[in-house]
Amino acid sequence: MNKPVVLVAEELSQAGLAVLGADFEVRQVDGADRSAFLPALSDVDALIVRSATQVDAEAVAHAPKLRVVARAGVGLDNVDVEAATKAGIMVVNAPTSNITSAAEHTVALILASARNVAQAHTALKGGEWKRSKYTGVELDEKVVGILGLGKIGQLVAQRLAPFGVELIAYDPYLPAARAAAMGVQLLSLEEVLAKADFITVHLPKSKETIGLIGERELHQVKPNVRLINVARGGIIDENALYSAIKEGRVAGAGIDVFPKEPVTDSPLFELDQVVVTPHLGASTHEAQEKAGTQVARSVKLALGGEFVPDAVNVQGGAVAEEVKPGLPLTERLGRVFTALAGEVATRLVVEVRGEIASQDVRVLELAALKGVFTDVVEGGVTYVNAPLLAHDRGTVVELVTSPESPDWRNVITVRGVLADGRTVSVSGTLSGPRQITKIVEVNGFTMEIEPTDHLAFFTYTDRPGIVGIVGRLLGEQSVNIASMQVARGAKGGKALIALTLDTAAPADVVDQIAAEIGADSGRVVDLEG
Ligand SMILES: NC(=O)C1=CN([C@@H]2O[C@H](COP(=O)(O)OP(=O)(O)OC[C@H]3O[C@@H](n4cnc5c(N)ncnc54)[C@H](O)[C@@H]3O)[C@@H](O)[C@H]2O)C=CC1
Ligand SMILES: O=C(O)C(=O)COP(=O)(O)O
Repeated sequence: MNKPVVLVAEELSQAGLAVLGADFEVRQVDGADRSAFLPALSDVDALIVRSATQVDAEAVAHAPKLRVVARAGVGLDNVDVEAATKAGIMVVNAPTSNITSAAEHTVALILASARNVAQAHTALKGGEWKRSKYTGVELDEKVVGILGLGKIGQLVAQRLAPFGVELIAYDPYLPAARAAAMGVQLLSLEEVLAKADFITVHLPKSKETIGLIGERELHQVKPNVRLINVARGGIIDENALYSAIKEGRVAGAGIDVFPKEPVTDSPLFELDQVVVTPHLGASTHEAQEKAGTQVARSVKLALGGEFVPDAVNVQGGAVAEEVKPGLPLTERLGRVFTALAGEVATRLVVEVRGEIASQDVRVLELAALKGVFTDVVEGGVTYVNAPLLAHDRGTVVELVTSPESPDWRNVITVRGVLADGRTVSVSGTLSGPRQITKIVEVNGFTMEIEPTDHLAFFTYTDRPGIVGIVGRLLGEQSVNIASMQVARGAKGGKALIALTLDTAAPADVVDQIAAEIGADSGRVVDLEG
């Protein structure tokens, strides 16, 4: 069997490659070279990138087999998560891998800016011993304003506190009490601009944050402020920063990131007050090792069909060991449901009853949806795009859990209401130490059958002779019955025959059986593939 292909589009640590091991075919390409990158996507299962590869809608369209995009780092502004989600592709990042490195680099740029380290270094190596020209400022008793008090912003705050600074921050999404517990006062953006001697940016790049610090804001700052950006280029408007420094409104800046990268000719490079690094925030051995190994593990999980805790476009969190065996069962129940319903339900309820209901079972809702849509839509259905498909088709989905399960230790039911008001349901369980899967209910009839690839169900009015007719007609077509069960409410009432078959029953035989036994409904379920 061919090994899954992992395309590594940027430098990945040896440790990361080692985690991938021999189970994958690892290919390398330069993700920044579009003419090489796009064709290289044609048959890959996984893609690993850093910040230099644009994984946009065009890239997604070039990758028909792609199942996971892994970002060996934090920022996802170079990945079109929406386009990936629509295509059923999981997106993962390594959210804590490089935050310490980014925070340390921020401190390095703050100090470098305060003490003119880079400028003095260049001058001295150029043969100039100048001391008064490079007189700097202390951090002690200064006000540091942090824009975005998330993971990196908080690490920066912790690291700066011992310098004797006052810490203030702008982050409308963080409760003020959380900030206060870290010794940081949350303020409005205007207040931070007016008060801070150093402003450091730790925001994600988004529609709201692009240009957040522009011409207007740079007129509201305290004289001699220094600005640091180790987040993303474009959050501080470069041209506005250039003018502000030129006009003496801003004393200096430490910049690691640029609107377009790589770059070698920014206007900021002309200014002696600006210290720059080429996006080095995450470039430490430690961060790269963590980023590489974390995404490699996520890729392995994703390609193994397992749940991935770092997935950013899949609902729910980590999957408990007790819940994992329920995933293939629930997916299969979803497929059986669709075969029984013959259409997409308007309302779908996934019921999880019994011991596992005490766990976080949201992933079972995803598994049910994946199954429900597998035989309905062209192209792959995954945990990623299944909720989107339900939403697009107007199916309202609900997850119901209960610790009570009278007959089985655990029961999972997929129940749906169809457009004409009919209800269809199918329930399954995992039983015994070997976790054998069984279908235990269909449309209210109880049974115990294996959820094999070929099933057939007939609902009719209970009377003698029916089993014989079904057996004869299938036999005439050489369809072997593996098992058969009859379930009924009351004698002479509604009954259901459930069959497991060795091969698929042709549609005309099913119609013939339904006609001869006067069935209310006859349904075959073929789940091969
Ligand atoms: N230079 C480098 O090498 C690196 C840069 N980064 C950049 O740093 C960014 C931040 O990383 P983390 O701290 O891990 O992210 P995070 O998600 O933990 O923190 C971001 C914070 O920004 C806040 N925020 C989001 N939108 C906002 C808005 N419109 N206005 C105000 N606050 C807003 C959030 O509430 C959150 O607290 C990443 O998105 C990435 O772009 C990350 C790692 C390395
Ligand atoms: O993780 C991030 O967001 C970074 O900015 C680091 O980018 P990189 O992996 O060094 O290209």
